[in-house]
Amino acid sequence: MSAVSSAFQSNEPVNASEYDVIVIGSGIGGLVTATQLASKGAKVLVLERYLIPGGSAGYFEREGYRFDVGASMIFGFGTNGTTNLLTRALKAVNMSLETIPDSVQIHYHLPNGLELKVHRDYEKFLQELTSHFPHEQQGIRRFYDECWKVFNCLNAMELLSLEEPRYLMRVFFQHPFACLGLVKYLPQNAGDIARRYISDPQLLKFIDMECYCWSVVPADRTPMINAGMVFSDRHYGGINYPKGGVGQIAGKLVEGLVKAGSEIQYGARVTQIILEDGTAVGVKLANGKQYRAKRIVSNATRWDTFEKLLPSEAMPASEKRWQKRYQKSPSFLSLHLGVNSEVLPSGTDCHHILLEDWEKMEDEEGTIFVSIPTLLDPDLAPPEHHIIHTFTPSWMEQWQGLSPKEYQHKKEEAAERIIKRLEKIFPGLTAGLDYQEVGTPRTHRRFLGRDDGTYGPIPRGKLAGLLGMPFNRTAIPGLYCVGDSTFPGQGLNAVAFSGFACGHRIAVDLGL
Ligand SMILES: NC(=O)c1ccc[n+]([C@@H]2O[C@H](COP(=O)([O-])OP(=O)(O)OC[C@H]3O[C@@H](n4cnc5c(N)ncnc54)[C@H](O)[C@@H]3O)[C@@H](O)[C@H]2O)c1
Ligand SMILES: CC(C)=CCC/C(C)=C/C=C/C(C)=C/C=C/C(C)=C/C=C/C=C(C)/C=C/C=C(C)/C=C/C=C(\C)CCC=C(C)C
Repeated sequence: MSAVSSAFQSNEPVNASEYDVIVIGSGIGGLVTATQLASKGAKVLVLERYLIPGGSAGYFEREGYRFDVGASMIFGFGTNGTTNLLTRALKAVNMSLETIPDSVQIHYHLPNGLELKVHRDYEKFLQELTSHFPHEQQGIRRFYDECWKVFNCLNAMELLSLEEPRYLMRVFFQHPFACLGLVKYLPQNAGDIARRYISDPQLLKFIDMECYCWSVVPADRTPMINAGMVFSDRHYGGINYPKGGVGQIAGKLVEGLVKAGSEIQYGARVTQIILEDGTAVGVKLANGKQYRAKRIVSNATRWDTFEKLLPSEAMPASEKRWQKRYQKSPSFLSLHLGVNSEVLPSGTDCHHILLEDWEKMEDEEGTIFVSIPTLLDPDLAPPEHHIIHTFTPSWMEQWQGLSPKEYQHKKEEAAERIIKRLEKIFPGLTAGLDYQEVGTPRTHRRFLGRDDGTYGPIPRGKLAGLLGMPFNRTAIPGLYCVGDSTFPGQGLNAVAFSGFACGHRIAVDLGL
């Protein structure tokens, strides 16, 4: 056995496990897994390297502002159906959150003066889009209606682990047509379906942007199942912002976890997953402490899990194959701004997308995303002030090898470029600035522990929809993954699904 691999072996005697399950990381994926299991009576230990829970759905406070770290456009807080997974995850541990409905999902500011809003009201949205492309009236309706078909299949059934044959049999008998519908859509991408109905190149570019702004890839590489969820749920459950900020979601899940008798530790950075005879049996922390459990779950990205927490020889062939099909998406350059309220004209919407040239949609600093949560919850900023959180794709390579002074300077230059472009939507932004904090891919890597600060995995080329995304079990016995590097990918509601599925599979494996 090599020196590397022996470092990952435990020297401790084989004791009975202290915990049923250890979850590495308290992102929403990790917390939903933990709370699902705790609610079924499992004793769970969540180990979080940072000081608060939530990961990308965390927050930080500066000078009277409470900024969301990342996630801000929140799906999954609906009241009906089965796809309201955040509502359901909280309810499982007797928790709930007050949320504020957003009447517009996105206000787009696109090339050639294409200005339009995605209203919560489906018909109003279709009307507004059709007014820009009247010759595509039928195609527009047929494409978005097909998204509803996917959503209606999902929203009819209990959403649990697709790796659990008895559940699959049960949902198949309860909802045979919905299951067959999903089987049909699983290998498809949204772009193929859009092109079936739509031919106008500008409109197809708009559909690309509709996908890109949450999947970070154009429609041809965006799984149809995910497009069906996003393009329909925004009109069904809607986009709803948690009162008190996004950080409340993780806060409440932790409260429920602890009330259910399980534990979370902060400042607890896992450096190794301990293997015995090739099975994951525990973890080792940076402070040298070791914990053992019957099952180990990693909420870190697959790159972090298999390249940093395990010895390189333990990398399963299936992971190597997965890395050939998927790559890390770019990270983001994020500006957390505090502004005087005069900067925002009355009637300003909460979320905006700005792009001036279609050719630059996928480029570094191409598309600009804007979120103004204080329009929904004014208490997140001092009186007469607002938060503008704006971000744009950025790669780690741009930010490495710089002296502290160069790094600072580069951040300031980048912030100036973004703010100048935003002046188009918010004239007076520069003059109205009260606070500014700039995050780079390095910031995301440091605070979220995500390799290269990545937003998550994206297909290297065109793949068969969602079929290539791994479920929660891994090739290493005892080790599961959860979060955005598992089926169905990025997004809080998506990682909440992965948490439900992971919790379910482990509960069955443990006989709970
Ligand atoms: N809706 C939006 O507006 C929006 C915006 C940005 C991101 N998001 C999404 O939010 C989702 C976040 O979900 P997630 O659950 O996959 O992950 P996450 O990255 O949010 O959470 C992972 C957690 O694990 C912790 N961690 C990592 N390595 C560790 C280690 N070795 N030891 C201990 N702790 C460790 C991190 O500190 C972090 O808290 C992503 O899908 C992202 O795409 C959404
Ligand atoms: C039995 C038989 C035969 C069969 C079976 C079949 C089946 C059952 C199948 C199933 C399937 C399933 C369940 C699936 C599921 C799925 C899901 C849940 C999905 C989900 C998804 C979600 C998503 C994707 C979401 C996303 C979101 C996002 C990402 C967001 C983002 C946002 C952002 C970034 C922001 C931006 C903007 C501004 C700021 C402006």
